[in-house]
Amino acid sequence: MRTQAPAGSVSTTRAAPSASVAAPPPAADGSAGPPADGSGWEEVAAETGWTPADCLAHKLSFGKRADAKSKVDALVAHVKRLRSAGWHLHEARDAAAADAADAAERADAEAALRRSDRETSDLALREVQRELGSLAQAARAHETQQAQRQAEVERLQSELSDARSGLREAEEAARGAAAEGKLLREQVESLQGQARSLTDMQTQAQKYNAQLQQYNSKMQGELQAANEALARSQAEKAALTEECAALKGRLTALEEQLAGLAAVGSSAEALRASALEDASRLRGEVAGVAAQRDNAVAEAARLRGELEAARSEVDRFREATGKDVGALEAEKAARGALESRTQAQAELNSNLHEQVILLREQKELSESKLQKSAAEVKKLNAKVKRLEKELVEAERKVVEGEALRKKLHNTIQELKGNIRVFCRVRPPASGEAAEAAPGKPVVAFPAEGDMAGRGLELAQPGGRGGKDGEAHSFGFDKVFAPQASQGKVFEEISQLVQSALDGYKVCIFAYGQTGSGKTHTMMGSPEQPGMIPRAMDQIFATAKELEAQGWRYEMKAAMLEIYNEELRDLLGKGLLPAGKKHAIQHDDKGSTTVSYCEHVDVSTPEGVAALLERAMKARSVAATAMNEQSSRSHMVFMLAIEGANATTGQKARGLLNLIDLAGSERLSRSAVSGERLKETQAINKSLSALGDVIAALGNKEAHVPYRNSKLTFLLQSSLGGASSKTLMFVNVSPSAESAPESLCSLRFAAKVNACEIGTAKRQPTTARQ
Ligand SMILES: Nc1ncnc2c1ncn2[C@@H]1O[C@H](COP(=O)(O)OP(=O)(O)OP(=O)(O)O)[C@@H](O)[C@H]1O
Repeated sequence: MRTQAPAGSVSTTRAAPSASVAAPPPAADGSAGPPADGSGWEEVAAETGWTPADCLAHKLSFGKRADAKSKVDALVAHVKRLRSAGWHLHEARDAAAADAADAAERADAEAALRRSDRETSDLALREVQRELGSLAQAARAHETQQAQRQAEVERLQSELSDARSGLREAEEAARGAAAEGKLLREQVESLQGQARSLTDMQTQAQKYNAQLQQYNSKMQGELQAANEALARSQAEKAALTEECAALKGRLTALEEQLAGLAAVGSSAEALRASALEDASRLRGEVAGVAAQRDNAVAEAARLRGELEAARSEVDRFREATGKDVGALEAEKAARGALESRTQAQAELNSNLHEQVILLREQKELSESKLQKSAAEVKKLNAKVKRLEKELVEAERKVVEGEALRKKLHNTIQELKGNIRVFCRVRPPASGEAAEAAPGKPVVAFPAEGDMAGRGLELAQPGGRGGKDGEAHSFGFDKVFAPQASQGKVFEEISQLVQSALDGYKVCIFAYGQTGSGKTHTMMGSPEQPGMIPRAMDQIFATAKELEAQGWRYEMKAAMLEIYNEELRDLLGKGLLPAGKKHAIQHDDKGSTTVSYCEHVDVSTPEGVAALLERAMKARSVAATAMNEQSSRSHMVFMLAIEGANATTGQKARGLLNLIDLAGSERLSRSAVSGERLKETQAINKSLSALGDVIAALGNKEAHVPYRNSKLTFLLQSSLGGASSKTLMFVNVSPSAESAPESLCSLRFAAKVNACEIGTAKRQPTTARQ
């Protein structure tokens, strides 16, 4: 079936058998049936090569010399031919009538069948809606559950990170304590070494001291004995010297007495004899005294010798010790100093001992702290392990939840159908008339009932080809009234956008006449961003969220414009060689490439925004009679998404195509000529081809005419493929002036909406083999 381009309403009329076609006149022989002489039309046609029309148009003419018979013969032959033609037409009419009756019957039967199909599909639809409701409920419950799980994961993660930082702190404290302990141990060891060497030194000093004291006391004893012996010898010497002097005085006195006596004479002889006796006695006494004196001298000499010996002993001792008394004093002083040093050393020792004890205590404290920290670390390690286990479990649950979410999400999407049509009506521009008749808006929306939010009524203003205020009703998957914000509209397509991350090929088109709001819907403005920037924000945000579950995405963007059936790369930096054109190629795996087309790696919404800005600048904008800013080309934004999950080994390859189609106005309205005429024809051809492709897919035709336009050929793998999903926005202007165009747009969209293209199936691949 070929679908016509939207060019007004298409009415099909079934030809009823005409009752006014009369039977041919009776034959010359009066019979009412066809000629019995075998001159049926086939023979006449074989003979003359005429059609019945030729026969009816044939005029008889006779030559001037023709006789009556030949005229009669010619007349009879003509009448026969006319009769044959008459019967032939009669039979043809009967056959046509019979065919028409059959067709009517078949149509009735088909209508009955369709009615019953419709009822069945209504039932199925209700069932699906019920199922959808319960799935949506399940999805909501699941989303709540998942949010709880996510919160739990976040709580666990924060607990884990707390525990980790606690662990890190404890480890650091433990490391600090261990280092401190080590330092203290080293200090203790060095102090203990010092203490040991000091103790050794002290012991040696004490020993030496004791030896010195011993030697000192011995020397002092010896010195005292020598001093006493010396004093005794000196006293004896003094006594002897005194006795000697007394004896000398007596001797002198005696010698004086003797001399006196000698002088006194003979008588004195006796006296002399007695004196001699006395003298010899005295001499004996003197000899005794001399002997005594000699003894005393000998004794003195002996004592002197002893003294000398004692002195030499002292000298020897001095030599032996190198010390004299002064030295001994010095030694004593040194000993005192040594003692005080020993004392100080002992004090230092005891201080050190105290320090050692303190350090030991500190060491014990550090060790107990270390032990406590180790126990704490052990506990924290156990907690970390438990939390890690819980985290792994929670992450597993999240991954499972995500898989379930995807399944539910895509089931819902599949149930909703893989081609959907949303209608969006823009607000009237200032000064724009939006009433079909007084008090009757051109576009009205049913506020309640089945069609609320899904239906729209378009009223044609009078004098524009329709009856005054004649209304046409349409129903779509969703209808957005003028007040619907960009955010509200995006809410409805966000799940479809999400599918691209899940590995689907998604196409979102904006269709409508020039100025109906396509670019506003797709691109929007910085204040009111449209579907493309919002889709990018969502894709990047979701890709980031999915990183936690092991997904890593790579995205490449391309932007193309199709103008007059020629491709232009809006991001191209002059890659296209002169004289060459961009060529579209599809491979067996469903990948599409465009030669010399730039694909830019994107990783942030800001990066995409910069690309969009670059592309918009490059986009061809040509003025038409209707809108000076009217874009006369299709703009195709393509985002190729490749995702891989290192945890589960899954891979997903999605493609998001966002297309701002060129305006769909009719030739008569845009009043164009020349270059503009060519543009309009190209636009209409490609839009018509898009409708044809969707219709062929909907009718499951063996041949889908993708090649009829660059647009459909470019999007071939994303339209109607096993893993594709399509959404079409039909943008409508509310103006009275645009009402006929709006009707065309809505009829085209209604036709698209009637198509159901299979069931999209994602084709995730498993990478691990
Ligand atoms: N939903 C809306 N809300 C507010 N303003 C809108 C809306 N839709 C469209 N407009 C405004 O209407 C005007 C025409 O819209 P837009 O340029 O998007 O139309 P278009 O269909 O893309 O036209 P063209 O085919 O010429 O590109 C613009 O000024 C736009 O800002």
